[in-house]
This record gives sequence, structure tokens and C-alpha cells, in this order.
Amino acid sequence: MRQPLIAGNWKMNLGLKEAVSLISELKKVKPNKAEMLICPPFVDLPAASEMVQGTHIQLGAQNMYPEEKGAFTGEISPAMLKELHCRYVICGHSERRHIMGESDEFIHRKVVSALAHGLTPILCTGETAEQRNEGRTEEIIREELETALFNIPSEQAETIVIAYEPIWAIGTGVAATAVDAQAVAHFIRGELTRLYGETTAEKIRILYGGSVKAANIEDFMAQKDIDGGLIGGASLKAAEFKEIYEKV
Ligand SMILES: O=C(CO)COP(=O)(O)O
Repeated sequence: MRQPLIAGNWKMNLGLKEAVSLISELKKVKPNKAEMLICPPFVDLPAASEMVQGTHIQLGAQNMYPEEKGAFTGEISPAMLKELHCRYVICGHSERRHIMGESDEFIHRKVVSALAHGLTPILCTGETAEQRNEGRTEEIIREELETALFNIPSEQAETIVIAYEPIWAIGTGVAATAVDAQAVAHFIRGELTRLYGETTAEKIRILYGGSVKAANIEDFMAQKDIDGGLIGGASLKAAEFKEIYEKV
């Protein structure tokens, strides 16, 4: 059985005071069968780490640099994240791919490095509106998966989380329909089966992301291949995120 995962990607939102206030609210939420994860900005992580110790809330980072240490100005290493008890790290979010120009190969290095340090990568995939209109969604996702997962053995692959985030649905208020999201999640599971076999593919959690809110989470969670949500805007408000978590 795959444990549902409700993950909040705060992106570049919430400074330290706001982070502390949101986490205080989330700590009051009663744990259920789903895992609750928050991925705050780096500067919030030390305080967040202390606050979530011993609670049901897991901590993740939004990014990392795939090297041990050294002359990489402005970057954060996987060991630094581990020291703060981060369990997850988002790799290859479309904002990093498109705004910061991250390539599939670079994202592959991050996935490998995260796994080597005992961090669980949340590997993001998804097509643009143009690619979708051209009927290229599966081709894009296959390429993203094959490159990012290249040479990763199945014992490691089974721990990875894959997020399907259609770029046209991110921050737009227009989510994919649950049926469309399921079709792509099913395709992803098929690709994972092709790469690793069914036993491993069935263990890998697939999240949907893109305008998830309390009003639509149940539709996504009802889908066979969708195991949770990667949530941006709606993870910034305690009441909304709580409601999403409680509906899983
Ligand atoms: O990009 C996302 C999560 O990583 C989704 O963002 P929104 O939930 O704000 O659409």
C-alpha cells in the first residue's frame, strides 16, 4: 500500500515569522493515514526543523546542489539538508527548469545525489500548454523520467516520489481534470513498470500538482494512480492546507 502524501511547496513565500506562525497552526492538525510534508524556503528550515521534531509533519527542501561542498556560491548541499532533518527534496520543479534553465541531466545529478545522502527526491515532471496542444505530453514525460532516472537501481527508485505537474495548471487556478491527471499518472506508472518492473512501479508514489485545493483534492485522491498532491498556493494558508490533508 502506498501511503498518501500531502506536500506543500511554499516556493518563495513566507519569511521566518510567517513560517513559524503557519507551522504552529499545522502542528494542531490531527495526524491521519496521510503523510504531511512542508517544503519551506531554505532560510526557514532551521526553525521549521526544530518545530516539527517529533510531530506528524515532515520537512523537505525545494532544491539542492548535487555536490558535497565547495565553491558553489548561493547553493545548499544535501548534507546541509540532512543536518536539518529534511527527509525530502524537490528536484526539477518546472519553475527551476524554465526560469533557472535546469536541464534533465542536471536534475538527474540531483536525484542521484539526494538518494546517495538518504534524501527522498520528489521528481517533478509535466508539459507546457503548447506541448499538450501538440499532443506531446507523453513524449515529454517519458524523456524527463528516462533522463532523471538513468541508471538508478530499483531498490533506490522505489523510494522516489514522482510529481506530475502540468505547467499550464500551476498557479493558474485551472487544475487538470482528475480524469486527465489520472491518465498521465497511469502513463507514468506504465513507464516506471517498463523501467523497473511492476513490483517496483507499484511502490512508487505519484503526486498530482497544479491548482490543487480543498475543493478538488478528493477528486484527485479517488484516482487509482494518484497518491497525493504537491500543493503550492493552497499550502500557504493553514486552514486550506489542513482541509486538504483532512480530506485525504
Ligand atoms: O507548482 C506547484 C507545486 O509544486 C503547484 O502550485 P499551485 O498549487 O500554486 O498551482
